[in-house]
Amino acid sequence: MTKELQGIAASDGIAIAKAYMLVQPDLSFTKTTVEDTAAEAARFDAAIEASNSDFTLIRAKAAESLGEEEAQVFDAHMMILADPEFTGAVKSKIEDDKENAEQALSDVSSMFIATFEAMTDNAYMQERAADVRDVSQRVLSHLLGVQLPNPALIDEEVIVVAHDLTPSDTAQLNKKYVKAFVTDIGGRTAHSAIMARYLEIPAVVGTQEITNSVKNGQLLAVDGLTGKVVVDPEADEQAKLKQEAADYAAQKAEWAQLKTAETVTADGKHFDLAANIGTPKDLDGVLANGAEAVGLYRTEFLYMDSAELPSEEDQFQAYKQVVETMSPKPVVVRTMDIGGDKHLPYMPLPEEMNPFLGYRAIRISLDRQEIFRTQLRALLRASAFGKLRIMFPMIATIQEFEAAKKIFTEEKDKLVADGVKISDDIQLGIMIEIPAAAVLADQFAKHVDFFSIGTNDLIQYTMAADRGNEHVSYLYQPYNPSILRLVKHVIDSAHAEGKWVGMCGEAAGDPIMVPLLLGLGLDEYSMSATSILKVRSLMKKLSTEDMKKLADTAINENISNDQNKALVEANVK
Ligand SMILES: C=C(OP(=O)(O)O)C(=O)O
Ligand SMILES: [Mg+2]
Repeated sequence: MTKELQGIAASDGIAIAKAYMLVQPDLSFTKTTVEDTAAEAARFDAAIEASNSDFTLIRAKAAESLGEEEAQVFDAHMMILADPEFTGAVKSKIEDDKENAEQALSDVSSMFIATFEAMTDNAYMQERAADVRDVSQRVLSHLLGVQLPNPALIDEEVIVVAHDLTPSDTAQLNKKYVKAFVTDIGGRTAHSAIMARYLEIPAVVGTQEITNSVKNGQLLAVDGLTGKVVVDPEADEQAKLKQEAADYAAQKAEWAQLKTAETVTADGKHFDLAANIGTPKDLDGVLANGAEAVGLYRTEFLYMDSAELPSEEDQFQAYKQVVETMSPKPVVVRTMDIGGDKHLPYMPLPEEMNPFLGYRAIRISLDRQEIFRTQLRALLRASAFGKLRIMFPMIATIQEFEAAKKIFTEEKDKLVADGVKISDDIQLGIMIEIPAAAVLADQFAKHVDFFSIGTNDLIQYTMAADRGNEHVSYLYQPYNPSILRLVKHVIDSAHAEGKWVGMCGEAAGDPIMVPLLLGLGLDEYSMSATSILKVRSLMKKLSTEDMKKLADTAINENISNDQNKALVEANVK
């Protein structure tokens, strides 16, 4: 039966395909005593065997679709399955304690995980804890006869349905087959939604109940432009959506003509439209959409895509590729922003009540300096190949910026002393995404070379509304005068010191926000590559003088997000 759900439109585009449920099955079991321990051990062996076949297949598929390097993650998994210390310990428990295989496996893997996690001075061993957890889940699923989802094995066109998708789940999706995704929870600026835009696949998040509304294999239609999802659409509904998809494709073709054009307003002012990227692989999209710079390279994805901390050399290669490909256009690389909703399996972080207010980004970098110094050295070496700018995420105080700058200068001086070629023109800036930094922008502006406003976080911290929580998404208000006033203060403060200001939060590519930002005097707009041509086309129609008046009304007369949205809609056609 047809059912319609309304979620939050998270990534443009329309898709119709079968649902693929990426839902963790129930792996609970009860502890029992077994008499025939030999038969129980044989049942365990069979589960090991079956898990091994799974990993062999997954590894081969991953090598094919994601590359050999990504596939190597699964070698560690297979080594654990083949390790007699691990399997032997489980069998001894079955034999000696007469425990069922499920219980014996769970006891042994908990012990291994605890041992590895305790080795805080050995990062390599700590990383193995996550592998053991993964492997034992898979073996357990075979013991219980339930199937784990295997997104890497998808080989037909599907729409992925999940309660939530972590950024690393999203990174595993193969764009060739995954035509869209839909989740129960999340907001437009959650990282899974941002990843969908990198991948250029339609997405709807925050539907609240999609996982309860659709079964594996049922037909789904997803409209990432409006947030509508239809389960089992009727023929006429399908035809309507196909027409909308065709209209959208035609609109995109029209925008594509602006690919090599400059971004100029109706009154002849030029602005830079830059792209946000997560990996060098995203450069294709950047070039295809005619970006004038990279305004945000989220380097944490390099750390998340790897089985261990990426080496200086690996990082250097990635940064060099981006800087060199874009040269002479500038590239703003942001140092690692791990924490919040972005985790590294090999770097266990403390459990936190409020991860978004916790140990995150520059706070980790200043604390674990060996990681930070490695990243800065890789960046410094890459600077010789183009126009590099570096920015630090989640800066709250001027002392944090000065501490980061001091470490940067120390690493720079060492490399220079070693005769390594580096650029002598690297701008150092900060993300403005914490209200404290926005309020103090006039003081910060004397210390930094530039600002880039991260509205995704700035809005959540200013409104105290989690960016990924659909229950408070009504408070996630980009056009609220409070946000616009902060943005204005940041821009005016930078300009007073002769510094430039960009914005790399999702608001920079939002057609309602762009006219207001133009009026406030923002210099650089950095967005998902897929939004660039749409915004370029919009800017051509706007006059900066008119937008100044609009922004003035938005900040000084209007009192709400909705009023400001209506103001732009009434004045910008
Ligand atoms: C660009 C931003 O950073 P991220 O989305 O990676 O937190 C932001 O907060 O606006
Ligand atoms: Mg942020």
